[in-house]
Amino acid sequence: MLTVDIHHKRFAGQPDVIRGLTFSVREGEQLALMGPSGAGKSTLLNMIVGLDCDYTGAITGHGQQKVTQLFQEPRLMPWLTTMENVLLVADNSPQSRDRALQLLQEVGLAEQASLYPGQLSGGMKKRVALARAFMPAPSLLLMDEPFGSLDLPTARALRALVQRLCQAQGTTLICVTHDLTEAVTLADRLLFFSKEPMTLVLDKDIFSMKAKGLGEEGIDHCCQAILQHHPCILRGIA
Ligand SMILES: Nc1ncnc2c1ncn2[C@@H]1O[C@H](COP(=O)(O)OP(=O)(O)OP(=O)(O)O)[C@@H](O)[C@H]1O
Repeated sequence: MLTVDIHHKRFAGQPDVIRGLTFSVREGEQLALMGPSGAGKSTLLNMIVGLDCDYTGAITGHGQQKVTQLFQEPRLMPWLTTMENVLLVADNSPQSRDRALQLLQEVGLAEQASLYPGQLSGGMKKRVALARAFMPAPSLLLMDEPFGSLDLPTARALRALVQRLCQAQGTTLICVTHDLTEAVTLADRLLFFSKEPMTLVLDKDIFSMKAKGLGEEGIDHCCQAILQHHPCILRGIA
């Protein structure tokens, strides 16, 4: 269980960015974080991953976890091949190479293993970054608007892939997104924040809605129902 209990977070000379923010995430749960631009969602991810420790309060339960992060930009090393980029976070043992190849197969890039990032499309680079994020078999994966810049079919395919890999590996997912469809597709639970300072305004469990098995139409239906009951989401992300 990961528990976030932030009393205050502020940058030097600024008012509080985050105040009185408390929530927990169960192991293997998939969480989407939503809220207005500039609210503090990326700041919160930095705090969860331990890059930013300058706050009052505590974030507990992530100490023993294997945490990886997937950013908006794929952040590949241009001088390394696809395979070498995936192996960046592992040793070069035969077992690691087997696992990297298996993950490249999962993301549909086994045949591109020896190509360099400059030879790949934007969607392919994201898939390499995804394979690399799953390489250490993370118990916690943090994603910050990972598919925002992609066309709809590519984004849809990558979301399905993330879901499949998280479920297969029991990975807990915390994903920042502005896209309600993405949130509903990926997550069991939506947290919606206000800004200045960032506080939690809605904690919506959609697991039971999704347990019935949602197709694309079902996802749209679910989004409409959420917006109808919680118009604050629409106001916040519009
Ligand atoms: N290193 C920093 N120094 C000073 N202020 C910062 C720093 N990083 C972020 N901020 C400020 O903190 C606030 C929250 O920023 P953050 O990037 O966390 O928001 P966000 O919710 O992720 O926004 P978006 O959805 O647009 O990506 C903003 O007002 C931003 O200007």
